[in-house]
Amino acid sequence: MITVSIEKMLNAYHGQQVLHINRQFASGSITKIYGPSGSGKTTFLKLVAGLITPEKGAITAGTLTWFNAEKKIDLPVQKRNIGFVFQNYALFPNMNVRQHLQYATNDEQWINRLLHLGKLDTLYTRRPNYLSGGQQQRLAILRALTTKPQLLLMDEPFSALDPKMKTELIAELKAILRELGTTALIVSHNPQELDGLADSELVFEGE
Ligand SMILES: Nc1ncnc2c1ncn2[C@@H]1O[C@H](COP(=O)(O)OP(=O)(O)OP(=O)(O)O)[C@@H](O)[C@H]1O
Repeated sequence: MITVSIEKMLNAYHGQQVLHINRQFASGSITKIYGPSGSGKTTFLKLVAGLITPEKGAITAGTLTWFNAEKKIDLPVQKRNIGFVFQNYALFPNMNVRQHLQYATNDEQWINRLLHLGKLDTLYTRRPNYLSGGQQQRLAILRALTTKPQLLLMDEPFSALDPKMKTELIAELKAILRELGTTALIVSHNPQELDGLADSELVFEGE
């Protein structure tokens, strides 16, 4: 169970706005997150990851405290056992596909399975510049899974994929997340695209 009870002041265009989140995410659950642009979805993922610090509250993962404002606990992102798929993919320009995955694990069998999942098995020597937008996006998803994370945070992870690729990837991703027992939070502009994947939702309200 991941428990998030936090407050963060957002620097919104029309002055300040407070983001309040009080929510529990069951282990292995997949939650879709949607709401208007600027409502704080990306910021929420970064708060949970430890890339932005909340002003108040606490975040716990099972019995482990990731963040507690009063107790001044703030585990760095590397200690939170998370995978993150950023909107801009954040790939390494000098690394090829396989090296992206080897960077985080030396389990070659797992790497091969991931390459198969993302249909990148034949492209493993390519660097990001020689991959299409959809291939880059698939690589970002595979990289986030290399450490078999307890929590997977994904920001618009399927936006560059064609409908067929999206449907296939979602089906295989669901099986892998279940196998790993990974909890996932997925931001999407189009909540319908997560039908069949997500089992709960978190809706952000606009200003
Ligand atoms: N580190 C930060 N501290 C305070 N406010 C921030 C920080 N980062 C972003 N914000 C503010 O949070 C607000 C929400 O931005 P955010 O990117 O989270 O929205 P979003 O819901 O993901 O939007 P979109 O759907 O367009 O990606 C913006 O007004 C932004 O200025």
